[in-house]
Amino acid sequence: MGKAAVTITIACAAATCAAVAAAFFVNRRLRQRTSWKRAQCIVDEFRGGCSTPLSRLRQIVDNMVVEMHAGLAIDGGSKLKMVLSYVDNLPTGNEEGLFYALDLGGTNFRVLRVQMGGKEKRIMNQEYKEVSIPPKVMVGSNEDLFDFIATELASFVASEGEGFFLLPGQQRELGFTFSFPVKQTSINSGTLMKWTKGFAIAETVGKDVVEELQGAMHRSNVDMRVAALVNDTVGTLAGGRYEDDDVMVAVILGTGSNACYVERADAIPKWRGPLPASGSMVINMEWGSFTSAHLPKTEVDDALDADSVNPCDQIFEKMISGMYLGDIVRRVLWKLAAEAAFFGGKVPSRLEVPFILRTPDVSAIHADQSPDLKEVIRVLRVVFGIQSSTLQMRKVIMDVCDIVAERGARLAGAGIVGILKKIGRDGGSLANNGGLENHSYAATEERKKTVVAMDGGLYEHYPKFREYLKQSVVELIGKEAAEHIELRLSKDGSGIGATLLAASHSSFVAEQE
Ligand SMILES: Nc1ncnc2c1ncn2[C@@H]1O[C@H](COP(=O)(O)OP(=O)(O)O)[C@@H](O)[C@H]1O
Ligand SMILES: O=P(O)(O)OC[C@H]1O[C@@H](O)[C@H](O)[C@@H](O)[C@@H]1O
Repeated sequence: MGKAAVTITIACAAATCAAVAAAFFVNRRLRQRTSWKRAQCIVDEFRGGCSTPLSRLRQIVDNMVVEMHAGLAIDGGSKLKMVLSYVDNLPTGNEEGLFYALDLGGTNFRVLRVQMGGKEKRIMNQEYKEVSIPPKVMVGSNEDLFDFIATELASFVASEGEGFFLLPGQQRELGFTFSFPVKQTSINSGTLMKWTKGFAIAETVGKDVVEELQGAMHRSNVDMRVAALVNDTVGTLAGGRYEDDDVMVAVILGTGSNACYVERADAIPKWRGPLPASGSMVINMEWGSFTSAHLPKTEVDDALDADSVNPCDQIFEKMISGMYLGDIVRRVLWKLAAEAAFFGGKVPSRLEVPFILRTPDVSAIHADQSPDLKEVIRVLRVVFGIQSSTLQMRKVIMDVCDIVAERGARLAGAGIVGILKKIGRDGGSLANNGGLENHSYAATEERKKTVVAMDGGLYEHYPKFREYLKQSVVELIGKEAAEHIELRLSKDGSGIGATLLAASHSSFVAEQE
């Protein structure tokens, strides 16, 4: 081939390469530009699906009240279990002596002891130890779970030191806080209805968890009587009431979520026993299983539910509690990566790992005020191994965290207002939301203060979540009524509460001086 021809060939080849390269980059830019459009569409669609306008929250409040009535009418009358706690006497402050508690939650397990000195001295001394629950214990055998608990208790009792003493004639007794749905059969017995959160030990379902614990304590040579079996919400209520008689409701927003409240005994049709002297009974709602057609549930929630250990169950809990908020955010990021090439053409593999993104990471991102969103950079790198991102991408990620947290918080707020409405403490007779309850305020009655004892690591450690929750309560009941409602952090109230309920249901009666 002549020199000229070779030159022309090379030039054509170069031109072709340039054209192909240009086409590639144009196409990539197009893909990226198309990706941004697709990404925005995914986020907008998710935001719309999660929206909680006041009108929708009001419908959820009314649904919650209806379900509460249905659950109190008959067992199985509602998805809300409305469990009778058999706690008809809350701590008085006169409790005396040394009492222990075990607090089994969804993530942590605590053992504690409290020395109580009666009305004058109240809580004289307390000590606790917290251990994380190994994931394998959550899905292992029934015996291994209770032996794990009893072994920890045995070593804790062995470390009992100065400042803790039994009163003459007193035997060591224990309050057992069990943060799962239990059909209570007495103050210190009850059978596990089902597991929730990350627990899945089939052989425990239907068993009396106090019997299981006493058996394990025997195997670990722990000589102690279980005086009270309580849900952690009930423990939190008792702990709160010990400090303040205005405490009427307790809400946990931790790994899971739940609520309990003080109900009038004559407003519990399914209660067949003698009316308690106190005239009231604490009801453990097990509100995590609440459902309503008005819940803003999205396909992301459906996918999370389908992949969970308890599909089609605990739908409300899966939209609001700490175990799940992080994974909801992950799933949206995964969708962005897969459908909008958000992190480039390849989907980062760790985006597909369930629960790899935890709610503490979400709240850290959400709290980030730095101009270049450093927390997002950190979480992308540490959690997902994603080394590069643009500020625009990080703002989208922050937006997704905000959408998920705001929805969860506002739904929890609606749940709380539902309880307040049920017990006539939402200012209903004076607010503009009609629908008076059977014990709403008479217009002239001095409006009582109502304290809602709040606990759980999500509520305690996520300020923006708390803000959204409190704001939704004000929107729902109005500023004036909200002045009479206090959401008070009652940190680790369930443990103290369990010791107090053990004391108030103790077989030991202090010898009169
Ligand atoms: N910094 C944080 N920000 C947001 N959520 C948090 C934070 N720390 C803990 N959490 C949430 O709180 C949950 C633990 O709640 P906690 O009440 O301490 O234990 P448990 O659920 O076992 O009773 C964790 O699973 C997590 O979802
Ligand atoms: O304290 P945790 O582990 O977050 O538990 C909160 C709630 O979690 C729910 O899953 C349980 O059914 C409730 O009984 C419990 O109160």
